Amino acid sequence: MSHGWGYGASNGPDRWAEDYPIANGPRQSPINIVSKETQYDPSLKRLKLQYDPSNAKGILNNGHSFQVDFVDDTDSSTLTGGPISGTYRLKQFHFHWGASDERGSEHTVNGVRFPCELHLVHWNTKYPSFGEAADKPDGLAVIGIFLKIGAANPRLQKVLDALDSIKTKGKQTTFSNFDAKTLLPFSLDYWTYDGSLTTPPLLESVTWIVLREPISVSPAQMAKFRSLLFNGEGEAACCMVDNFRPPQLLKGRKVRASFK
Ligand SMILES: NS(=O)(=O)c1ccc2c(c1)[C@H]1CCC[C@H]1[C@@H](c1ccccc1Cl)N2
Ligand SMILES: [Zn+2]
Repeated sequence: MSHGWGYGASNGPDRWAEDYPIANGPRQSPINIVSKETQYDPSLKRLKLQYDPSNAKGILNNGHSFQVDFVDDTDSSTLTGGPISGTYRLKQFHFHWGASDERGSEHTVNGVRFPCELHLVHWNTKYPSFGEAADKPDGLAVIGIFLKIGAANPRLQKVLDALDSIKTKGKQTTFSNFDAKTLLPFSLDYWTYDGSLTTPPLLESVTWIVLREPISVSPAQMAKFRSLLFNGEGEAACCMVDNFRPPQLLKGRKVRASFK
């Protein structure tokens, strides 16, 4: 690709392998989860999420999505239990969504696509930093949560209200006192498998934890996501939509379920 990666015809997922050959690697994400082919694993623990709202730092339009960043210099916002061992710290969360409601998620379930998918990104504290963890096979753990069209979700509103001030690539603003736990659904039942970042550098360092229960989002709230722009200020406007990678080959991987 002559210019940076993206989601367009000239720099989208089908061309990422030109600059990131790992795109054709053995543990790429996302995947289609075929529920009948997953295996219940009674040894899987319950997810334990302990997030400190005061760790929320800022919200940024990174030109691919928007992310809410957290202070991660102590163990005050952590993920433990589930399929992982040790302690992983919350680094950021971000979303992927479609131009219309019939697409947008990265993972799919029995071929079903959701309009949006939330990713909560954590890194393994056995490594000194996110950057050090990002390319290790057990470096990252990402919780994926599907968003399904329904009633407006009040838990999303504070995030969506901040989008007006980060419309274009590179814009950021402070975002404080936010409890990311409020974004979780009631049930923490999950599927888990070994995978990768779903955007370049596509590093095969992610233990994926995909929650079975979606959270709700209203059509008006989806319109807020779609009001963002991929481009920088003063550049030709390009709506930030369809920023998702399609499902990748399983290549023999097993998907385990924490529930029967
Ligand atoms: N969709 S996802 O959940 O699989 C996901 C999770 C974390 C990160 C990414 C994608 C990508 C997104 C932009 C940068 C890159 C990565 C990163 C950030 C800064 C420095 C290095 C790296 Cl690798 N962070
Ligand atoms: Zn993501």
